Amino acid sequence: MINKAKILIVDDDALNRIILERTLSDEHEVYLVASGEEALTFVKHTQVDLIILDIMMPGMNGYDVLVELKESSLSHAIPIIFISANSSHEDEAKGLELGAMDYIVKPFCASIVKVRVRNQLLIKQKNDLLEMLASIDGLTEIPNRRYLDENLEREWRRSKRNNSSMCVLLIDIDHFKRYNDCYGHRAGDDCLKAVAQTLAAQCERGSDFVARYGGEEFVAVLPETNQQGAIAFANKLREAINDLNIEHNASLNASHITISIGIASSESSQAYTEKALLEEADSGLYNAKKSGRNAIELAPIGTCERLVCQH
Ligand SMILES: Nc1nc2c(ncn2[C@@H]2O[C@H](COP(=O)(O)OP(=O)(O)OP(=O)(O)O)[C@@H](O)[C@H]2O)c(=O)[nH]1
Repeated sequence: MINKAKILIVDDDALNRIILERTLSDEHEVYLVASGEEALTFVKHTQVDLIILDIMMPGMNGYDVLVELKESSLSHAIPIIFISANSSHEDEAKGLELGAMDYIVKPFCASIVKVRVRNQLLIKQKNDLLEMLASIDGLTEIPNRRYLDENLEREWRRSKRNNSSMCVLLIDIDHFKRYNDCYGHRAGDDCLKAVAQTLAAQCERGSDFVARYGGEEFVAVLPETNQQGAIAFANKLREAINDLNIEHNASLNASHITISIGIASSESSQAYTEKALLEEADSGLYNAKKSGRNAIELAPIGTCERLVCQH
């Protein structure tokens, strides 16, 4: 059986919420909230397929809610249909320009709302499939460099706007050239896939993700995370790879596959761009390698290099 699509209705008017729910609940799973602020909280913990968003609401208006939704990697791909008593062409154009997929004027006709919702869900299904195919690394089946570039930039902008801390981890398999040389390229590929899948499986929060950066390097992006949280996550990654216990007799630091990790936190960083933050993580990684591998290092702050963990 095909799952019902999840639709979030955001409207401060209780009667509108009830009418829209009645219109859509026979075909879809419908959730109701009465403000933009509630909608932003809701999408952080519940995945929805489409949002019907009122524009004029006390507190945040619909335009501001849309901008915020588009900034987050959790919600940027959710199609949004504005529903508003504003019937001017300027309002409609503004809504569509901001990224809404459709604009319905109140009072609305229930059967037209149904069809418009159905159309947007169909488009989303196809877009999701294309997006998935274009964002997944063929070998490891985790998000690829393209996904990383897009989402790292988005999360960086969001963290600046919300004044929240974010962290990036640059992760590299230790002595992987020696692994390829010892066990062969095909075994190397299998190892890369196992490591990638294990790293990605450690992400419990919906907004965290691990992507393949290139070769045997991976990046973890941790939005709304401080340095301490990132260190804890990095240790979890390192332990998970140690626990995989993939034999690596050619390694110079262990008898199994290990990883080294550099951490950069926007809290303590001098970086003005997300790329600079990643470069800082690279300095941390360099130091982790230098300190013996299977290690985690914070990006150096000035000349101060801080050892966090080494085995
Ligand atoms: N099998 C396989 N190997 C890859 C792939 N991408 C990169 N590599 C190999 O990964 C190795 C990376 O080697 P180096 O950059 O020298 O690093 P390393 O041997 O891991 O040494 P350290 O990083 O200093 O611990 C190279 O031999 C690459 O050929 C891939 O998709 N499959």
